[in-house]
Amino acid sequence: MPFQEIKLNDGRIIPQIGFGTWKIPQEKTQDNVLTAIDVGFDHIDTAQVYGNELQVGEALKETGLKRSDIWVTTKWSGVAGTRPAQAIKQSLEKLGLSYVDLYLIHSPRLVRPNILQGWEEMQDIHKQGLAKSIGVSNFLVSDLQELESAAITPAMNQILLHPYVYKQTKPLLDYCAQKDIKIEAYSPLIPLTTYPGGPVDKPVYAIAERLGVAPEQVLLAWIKSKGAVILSTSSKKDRLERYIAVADIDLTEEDVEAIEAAGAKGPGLARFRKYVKPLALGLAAQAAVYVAYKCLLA
Ligand SMILES: NC(=O)C1=CN([C@@H]2O[C@H](COP(=O)(O)OP(=O)(O)OC[C@H]3O[C@@H](n4cnc5c(N)ncnc54)[C@H](O)[C@@H]3O)[C@@H](O)[C@H]2O)C=CC1
Ligand SMILES: O=CCc1c[nH]c2ccccc12
Repeated sequence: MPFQEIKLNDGRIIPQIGFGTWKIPQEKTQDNVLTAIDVGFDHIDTAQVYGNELQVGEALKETGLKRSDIWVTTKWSGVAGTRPAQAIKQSLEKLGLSYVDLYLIHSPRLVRPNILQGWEEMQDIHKQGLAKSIGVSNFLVSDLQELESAAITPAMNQILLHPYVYKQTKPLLDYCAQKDIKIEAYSPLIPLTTYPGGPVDKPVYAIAERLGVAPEQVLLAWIKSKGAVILSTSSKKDRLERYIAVADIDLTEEDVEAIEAAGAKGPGLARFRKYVKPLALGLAAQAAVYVAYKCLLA
């Protein structure tokens, strides 16, 4: 099955595979984005904190693509204490755009404990037309529940998704499906990049051999089977071509089940999740404020 047209809850259609720009140095970003577009990507994912929006913008300008032919996502990451209203204007200026397709709160840490208040700032950005769609990233079910009374339901939750975290993430996936919040899967290749030799390798390599494809394509095809948007990256053109070719790779139900059974034997979320839990420093700071407050009262 080719990549699906994924329809968001606001009616807009997002391309199912996107080129991610995290950790790409500024001096390489323009070239890498141009290569990605050259091989067929029409969706670029960046963030305020990646520090390369200017170079993404330069690449977009160089392609001469019509604005409606490319999907651009960026994220409010709270850099230098900015709030969304200020951050989106800075991002648009750097990207050389009048709007982004999707604007995300990069982490729930940025808005806890007043999640709804933070989300209302995103709704204002949507109202002004600076972001056509708005969503969140790294949100847990408990974070999303805080938004159930919001005027706009997030269109997207961009999360860590690969076979080693699938089982524990399933309740979040089910909650999002029920609320029509679509999923973008980041770091889908972790079984190859960070945990090679783990239990998922066996089915992934066996399926890859049977289908005559590369193991990374099997992992991306597994994400595709979940109906999620795939976010991946590479500086190598041949790898990017393989990612795009996942459009033509379909796993059987048995393949999908074998990957998930192996994934459940792996290390799980505690090993891989980074951007969700409160910061240790944040908690320490909160404790210090509490102690100081009690001392003042004493
Ligand atoms: N919202 C968030 O908090 C986060 C968002 N992201 C977004 O998702 C994008 C993709 O995330 P990544 O972790 O970079 O994705 P990923 O898990 O797809 O890893 C990409 C890396 O895998 C390498 N690779 C490909 N095939 C391989 C193979 N056979 N063996 C070994 N290595 C192989 C590539 O060269 C590249 O360096 C990011 O660029 C960013 O845009 C990523 C992390 C967090
Ligand atoms: O998006 C990739 C990971 C990342 C890097 N810096 C931050 C800040 C807040 C959330 C996620 C991330």
